[in-house]
Amino acid sequence: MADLDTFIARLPKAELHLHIEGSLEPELMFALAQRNGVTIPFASVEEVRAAYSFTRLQDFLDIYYAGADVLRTARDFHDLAAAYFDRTAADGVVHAEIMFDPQTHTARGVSFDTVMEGLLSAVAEAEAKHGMTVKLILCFLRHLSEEEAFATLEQARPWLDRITAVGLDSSELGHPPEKFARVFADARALGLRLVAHAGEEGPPEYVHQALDLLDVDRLDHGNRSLEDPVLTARLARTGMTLTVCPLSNLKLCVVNDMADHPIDHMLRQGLRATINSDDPAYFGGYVADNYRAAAAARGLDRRDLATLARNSFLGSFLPDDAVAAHLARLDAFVAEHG
Ligand SMILES: Nc1ncnc2[nH]cnc12
Ligand SMILES: [Zn+2]
Repeated sequence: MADLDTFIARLPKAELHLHIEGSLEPELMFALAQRNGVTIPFASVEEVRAAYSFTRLQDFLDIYYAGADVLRTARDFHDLAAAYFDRTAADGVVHAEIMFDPQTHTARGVSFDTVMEGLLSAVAEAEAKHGMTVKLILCFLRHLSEEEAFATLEQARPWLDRITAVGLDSSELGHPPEKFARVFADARALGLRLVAHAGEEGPPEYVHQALDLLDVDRLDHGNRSLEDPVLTARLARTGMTLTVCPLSNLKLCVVNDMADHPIDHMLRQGLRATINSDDPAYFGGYVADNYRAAAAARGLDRRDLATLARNSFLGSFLPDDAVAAHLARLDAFVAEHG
């Protein structure tokens, strides 16, 4: 396999940082708006894409929450997730751990159960059609209150056997992890795994809090950890997985240029970094596009790319035997094509 693009597309990998609402392509946004009789503030698909120019996280979040308004029925959530699974299977994704934001929907009168029914029917279909495995991560919106997060965890109770983890997303600055320490402790007591966005825009102190006060199993983004050498050494020593999202980082100005992206430094410092797409419909690419962009800008070779894929399985919430089976298949792929 001479061609690096094909190597990347076929490299078996897991995606660990994907917001399903962020996979809403403008074409589907228009189709769902029409199906549900919802008015959206855009006249055309081109106009939607032209609006995707952000200077910081909040610019994006405003548009992302507005776009999610077209999602009303279980069928809508099914169609959204099915489109993502089809697209990502073509990128070599054999396991996906996808996040969803129930509060974005319950605030509009769409029930928690509607969201779950739609997502789970698409998961069952993808597992049968693509042979992939999928886990769900319920994210709390950090700009909302602790009380609202507790209420959301309560709504999740009937579905806990289908939810693997809770996460923390939305506007990071001004909403430190400590705000959710008690709800995360309750989630842990319910048997859920824990992840949190930290160090995307927020300072290294927020990463410390995610580790010390939330006791997360995995860090989403984590880029700004690199500003703190002691923290970086701790993340490396403890084998903490970082779900890094290069195209997102570029679009949201976490880095000014892909040439400045720290993905290779992360690997060289022994961090268990992974590559993910975050919100692919908004940031210009799915997971393989993210591998390609990082490889081109930072000179990653096949070994580095295989390490990133390896880290994606090691950092997943799959049981040990399933991780071992994925690593064996990855090793066989690299032995043949590396
Ligand atoms: N990159 C991101 N950071 C915080 N919240 C998000 N919600 C969706 N994408 C997000
Ligand atoms: Zn994210």
